[in-house]
Amino acid sequence: MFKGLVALVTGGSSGLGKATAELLVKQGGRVVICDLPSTKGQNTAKSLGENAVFAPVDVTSEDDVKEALQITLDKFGRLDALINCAGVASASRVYNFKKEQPFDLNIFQNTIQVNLIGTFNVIRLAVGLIGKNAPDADGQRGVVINTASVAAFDGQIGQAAYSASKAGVVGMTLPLARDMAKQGIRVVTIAPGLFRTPMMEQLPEPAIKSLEASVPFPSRLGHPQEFALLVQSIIQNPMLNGETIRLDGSLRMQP
Ligand SMILES: CC(=O)CC(=O)SCCNC(=O)CCNC(=O)[C@H](O)C(C)(C)COP(=O)(O)OP(=O)(O)OC[C@H]1O[C@@H](n2cnc3c(N)ncnc32)[C@H](O)[C@@H]1OP(=O)(O)O
Ligand SMILES: NC(=O)C1=CN([C@@H]2O[C@H](COP(=O)(O)OP(=O)(O)OC[C@H]3O[C@@H](n4cnc5c(N)ncnc54)[C@H](O)[C@@H]3O)[C@@H](O)[C@H]2O)C=CC1
Repeated sequence: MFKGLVALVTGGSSGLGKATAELLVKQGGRVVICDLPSTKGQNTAKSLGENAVFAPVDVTSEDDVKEALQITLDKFGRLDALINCAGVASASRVYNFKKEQPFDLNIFQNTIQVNLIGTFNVIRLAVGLIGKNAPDADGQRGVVINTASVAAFDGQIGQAAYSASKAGVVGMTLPLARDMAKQGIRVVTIAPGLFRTPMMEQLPEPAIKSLEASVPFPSRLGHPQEFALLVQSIIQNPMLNGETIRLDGSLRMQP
């Protein structure tokens, strides 16, 4: 299905990004797995064979991303799809009235830095390479897929930083799509609900159970492969552009 397609997946050594890399390779694509050097990205790439390579990347670093794009060129010669999955979660109230302690600004800044600025950083550098592709019959050169969260719309108590970072990703989706329409590069964002990944497993099991029960149908955490299926569908469908798609079993998170 994706023979010849080259994708760069950030956060590709874990959770949603890993499932995406696995599905793309299974469908005949080639994948550059970008993740922090401290992760198991190298092992993930090895397990996928010669159609995958690991690039150690902090998405907030211009140098790291440029190096990853060079690895992409050297190994596969082109780039067709960028899938941004790298992200961090944080949970803290804006003010702890018992301890008279305000939200730690470093946590707020780091969450925005990775989730929003990191996503933009990779996009602004990677689309130069995607833009070098010859357009297909439809005029398309490639696609950028971002990962926001339903917390962009219905963030819970403690999610001010996380929700702001993800709302930023939602907010830049349409202007980015408009920016690159002439080049035939689409931009689509997925806003996942609750998926069973290492990020979600940081929450205590009772919290997971209660969140699961709040999903109308299917009343469970999503499988990372179900996220990957939507990535596949977005790559395949040229009419999807400039939009954020909720993938959440109709969940609307409670406070
Ligand atoms: C990953 C995805 O993309 C998908 C998702 O979003 S999944 C959903 C994830 N959801 C979350 O992560 C939720 C995040 N929120 C939390 O974990 C918690 O609300 C929290 C840790 C931020 C706060 O929890 P908390 O129980 O209030 O703890 P803490 O802040 O230490 O407060 C301790 C006490 O001060 C009180 N308090 C603190 N700040 C308060 C405030 N602003 N107003 C009222 N009371 C407050 C608390 O009620 C609590 O009082 P008691 O001990 O008397 O009950
Ligand atoms: N699991 C869920 O229920 C949901 C997840 N999301 C979002 O989906 C994305 C993927 O999350 P999961 O797979 O669940 O989490 P995860 O924790 O399993 O994977 C996130 C990956 O991002 C990488 N990463 C973090 N900071 C980075 C940085 N500065 N540079 C490069 N890589 C970095 C981590 O090393 C990790 O491999 C995140 O953006 C998350 O916010 C959104 C909604 C729900």
